[in-house]
Amino acid sequence: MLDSVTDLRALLKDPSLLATQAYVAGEWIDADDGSTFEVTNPARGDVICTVPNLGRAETARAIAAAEKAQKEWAARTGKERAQVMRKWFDLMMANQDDLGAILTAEMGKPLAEAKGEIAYGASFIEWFGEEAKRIYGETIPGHQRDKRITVIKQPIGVVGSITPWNFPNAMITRKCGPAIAVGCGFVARPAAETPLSALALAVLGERAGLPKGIFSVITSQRSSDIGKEFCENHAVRKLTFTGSTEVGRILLRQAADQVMKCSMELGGNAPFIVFDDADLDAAVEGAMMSKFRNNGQTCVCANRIYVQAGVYDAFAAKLAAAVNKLNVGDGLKDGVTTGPLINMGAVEKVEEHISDALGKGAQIVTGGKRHDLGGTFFQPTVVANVTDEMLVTNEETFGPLAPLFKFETEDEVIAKANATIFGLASYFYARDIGRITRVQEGLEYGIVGVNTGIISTEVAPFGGVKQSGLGREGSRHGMEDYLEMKYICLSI
Ligand SMILES: NC(=O)C1=CN([C@@H]2O[C@H](COP(=O)(O)OP(=O)(O)OC[C@H]3O[C@@H](n4cnc5c(N)ncnc54)[C@H](OP(=O)(O)O)[C@@H]3O)[C@@H](O)[C@H]2O)C=CC1
Ligand SMILES: O=C(O)[C@H](O)CS(=O)(=O)O
Repeated sequence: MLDSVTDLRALLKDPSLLATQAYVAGEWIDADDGSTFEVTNPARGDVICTVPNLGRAETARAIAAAEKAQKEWAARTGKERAQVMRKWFDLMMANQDDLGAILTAEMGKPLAEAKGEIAYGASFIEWFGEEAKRIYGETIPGHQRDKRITVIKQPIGVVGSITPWNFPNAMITRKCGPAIAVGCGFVARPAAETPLSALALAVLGERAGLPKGIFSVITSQRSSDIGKEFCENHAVRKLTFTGSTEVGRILLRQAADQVMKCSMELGGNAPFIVFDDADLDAAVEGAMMSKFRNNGQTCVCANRIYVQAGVYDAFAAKLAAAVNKLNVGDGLKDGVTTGPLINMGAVEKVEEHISDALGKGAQIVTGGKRHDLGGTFFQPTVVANVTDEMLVTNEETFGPLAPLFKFETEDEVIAKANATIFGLASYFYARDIGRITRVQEGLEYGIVGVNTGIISTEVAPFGGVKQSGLGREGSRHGMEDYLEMKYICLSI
């Protein structure tokens, strides 16, 4: 077995960024019971390192420290908090290469994508640090001559955060950015597959001057226990979650006992629609970006590709040609565009969707099998003649499978695109302005990409409707989820 801790540390300019202890109340700790769990490299299948396997007691200490530290942190001016967050942003960008290497090692995405995620993740720290200075209230004309009405906004308090493995840096900063900017205390529990990126964030947050307790990282395989501590501990005022709709439901049920405020960024089932008046080359480029980014492991990946009959064959041929240029391999190797899937369960889900489709009449255009590299590597795949009866129509594949559906009319495809419990991202390519207007208004999604396959940015409100979530992350709207509004009625 490769000693990939040494390998990985040898890659880093600053090996101290590869932390292997949990970060609680400003201290680097082991689990109370001394237990640990392995962090593996999905490209190599070997163990990078072990980290502590914390439980509810350690989580409760992190929450108590956050509650204590939050009061002084909130009493600082927005500018003072902004200055610390700016240092955190600057340190993330100065260490982008190392943070990218750590992210690729634990999650698998190619290094270029990992470095891109670091810049994307850092942008939330930068953006919300700036917004810290703009937490405005309002005055309202009194309803009686002797009444003066003001509205102020105050930090909600202690925030519990649970995030997935597919964006192990940016999904945390998209939450801790606004929370810490407004003056909250933040306890992060990253996915067990990818704790190292979160720990590296803590190393840099400590260097930037975040007060002890404001940002803690709970490394643990006991995800259910940590979630229950967040939901049952009366000091926690807010739960923010990114992950599957299935787990989101569990957490919402648990949070209901305290009527806890929740932000939920859940599953997707994105339609990607190509009309016959589309720029086909642009549509292929957009489909490649939307479908194969992070090897299809994002909640906003195109999950169903609808192509109007008149351009179906041409689009399918062009897409297959582009897919065949993808370079599958270890993300730490130069030139690799497509890494491994996160685990064997992900491989089996892609295989299930492909075999189900083929069994119901679909055809392979390219790919369709596990990659010769073995492990969790999979051939980027295009399948044609996909119909509504197939699993991929209603389930998120979360892998490198591009299923092509044929449609005839605008009304038909909008109805099909909306026929799902999900409503996160959607995309379409067209050039007629009347069609663009009708379709962008007709799609029941929180996000619509028009003639683009990439919609992710810190300046826009990211989030879903229906069972894709509650609330928005990013943009000035992202602050509201971490603020409480207070109405003050003064009688003079
Ligand atoms: N809307 C969005 O922005 C995003 C949505 N997703 C969705 O998430 C799914 C893929 O990510 P995946 O990680 O598999 O999703 P999961 O929902 O399985 O896991 C997400 C996080 O929740 C934790 N978790 C799992 N069960 C519980 C529980 N009972 N209580 C508390 N925490 C729990 C996991 O921990 P552990 O795994 O360590 O047990 C992980 O940290 C897809 O459906 C995808 O669409 C993913 C990313 C972004
Ligand atoms: O986890 C995800 O899939 C992200 O939310 C997608 S994005 O914000 O990076 O586009």
